[in-house]
Amino acid sequence: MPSPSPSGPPVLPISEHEDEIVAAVEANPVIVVIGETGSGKSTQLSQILHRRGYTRRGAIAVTQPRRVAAVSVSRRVAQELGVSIGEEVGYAIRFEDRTSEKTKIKYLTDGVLLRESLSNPELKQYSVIILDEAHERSLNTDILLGLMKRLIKHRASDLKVLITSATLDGLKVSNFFSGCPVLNIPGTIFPVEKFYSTDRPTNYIESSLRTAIDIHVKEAPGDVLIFMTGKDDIDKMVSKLEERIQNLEEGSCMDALVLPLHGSLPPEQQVRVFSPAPPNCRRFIVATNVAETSLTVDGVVFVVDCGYVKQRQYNPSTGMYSLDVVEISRVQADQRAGRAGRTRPGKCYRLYPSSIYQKEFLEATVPEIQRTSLAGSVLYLKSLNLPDIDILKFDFLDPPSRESLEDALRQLYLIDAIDESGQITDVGRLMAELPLDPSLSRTLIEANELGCLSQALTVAAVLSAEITLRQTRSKDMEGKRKRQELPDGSGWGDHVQLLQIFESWDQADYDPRWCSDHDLQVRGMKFSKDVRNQLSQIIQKIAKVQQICKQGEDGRVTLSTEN
Ligand SMILES: Nc1ncnc2c1ncn2[C@@H]1O[C@H](COP(=O)(O)OP(=O)(O)OP(=O)(O)O)[C@@H](O)[C@H]1O
Repeated sequence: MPSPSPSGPPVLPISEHEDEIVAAVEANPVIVVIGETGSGKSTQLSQILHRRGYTRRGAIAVTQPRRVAAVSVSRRVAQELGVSIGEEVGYAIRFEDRTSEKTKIKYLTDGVLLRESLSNPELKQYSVIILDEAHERSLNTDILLGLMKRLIKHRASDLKVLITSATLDGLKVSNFFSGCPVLNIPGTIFPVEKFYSTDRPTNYIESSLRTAIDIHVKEAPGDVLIFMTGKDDIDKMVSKLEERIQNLEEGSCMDALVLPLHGSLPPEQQVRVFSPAPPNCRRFIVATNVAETSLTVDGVVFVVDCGYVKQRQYNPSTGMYSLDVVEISRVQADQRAGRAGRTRPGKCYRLYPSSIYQKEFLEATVPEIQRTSLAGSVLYLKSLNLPDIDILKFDFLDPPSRESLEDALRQLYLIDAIDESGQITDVGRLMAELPLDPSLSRTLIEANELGCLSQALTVAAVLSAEITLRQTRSKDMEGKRKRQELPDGSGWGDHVQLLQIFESWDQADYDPRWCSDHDLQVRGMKFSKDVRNQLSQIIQKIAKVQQICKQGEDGRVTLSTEN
């Protein structure tokens, strides 16, 4: 239980060990900090080091594997310090930078930090780098671990690296960093009671639905966080849950609000879940694993965990991805439970028997590096120009298979990013600067050659904004009818259809009403437009630097790769 504080919120376990943490940081270039979920790692470590003067020589970077976590944790820290976001505390995620010259504590996705190291390989702007949620073993965090190992050799005297997690194998990371200290911070904040099903349900959506309704009918006030595997499940769950709540006897329960939370919602819609619930209303937040780590949604008392996750798996021998629904690991189950019990005691309903949790779930999630295409990462490492880097021998915490590294090299060769000897080409360098998947970057370069860069930018923006143009849940039949009349790609497939729809919106002067009239999500469309503008600016910036930009009379940018 948290210790009482004279006034205000409880003192978190991390804060109670402030002196011990600072002493370890002072004496070592790298430390691993393991503390329970909710103990204060994400929000307090940066503040402690800021208070103790570590921001005099540079800022503190705290990486998060997920965008929504970078945004929400930075907002919380800004609030605790009484500053506005973008001042002393800020965040940077792909396509959005809310930092300024004044920023001392910067939350950023691990991908953004990798990108920053392209222009500043020594990351001199930072005096402390905290790799948070390292247990997620995202590809980018794994690469950062390898880079940090190199960096501390060059910056042993002026850089501190902290690797934090609730559930990471601390010893393994410590061994990777030549036996650096591991601080185990004891103490949880509020207890979370766990309930298991007697059997594995045949239909986990139906079973989650029943559990949610049971909570609503029988339990005291408190929001419910329901984990589903992906957007389709979430959409189904949201509409069924709304329907069943409506069918409950009037006056038998408090009001309810059902909110989706997944990666393809625009950021501003994702953070809606952090606004307080209306009075006398229970919120049901139906989420994918984006809500699994780092997030504190104030008000969440109950967690419903279906025990599954949708996972992308790359097969290097076919060059194809499959998206499979698989069982979560014990680490993931514990993270999910850890979303309750953060601001008061909580309950977690696990829709699987405890024997399955103990005996069938893997202990930890398979690192992303072992199940994804490595083309983007290999291109990134090549573009760093580190003299002694042999990609096949790069120091990874868990090395990927030789097959996937060779596959990445082959992919990069096919798109001219590297030459026969494995050296990065000029085109490859250009591609590495774009915050896109290598194949999309290559598409833009090729489109430029073919004189259709503007159109390709639109398609790249809609794809990388990860916005789907699927039907909304609106009941507006006229909108649905109008939507049927939108261009259908003229037989050229989804990408051309995306482009045609976007161009129709352009002709309507980007009027938001045009989107709602056509049953398209206004926020998603607007976000794609912002992303398009940003990509266009990045291209202009790169092109200017390389003096290869040609601006047409219509003001549209074209890029030439010829010097
Ligand atoms: N937005 C918020 N609203 C209310 N309380 C919050 C908020 N964010 C954090 N807290 C409080 O601060 C505590 C510490 O949160 P923090 O994210 O730092 O923990 P953590 O150790 O990083 O957890 P995890 O391992 O789950 O990421 C929470 O348990 C909660 O009590």
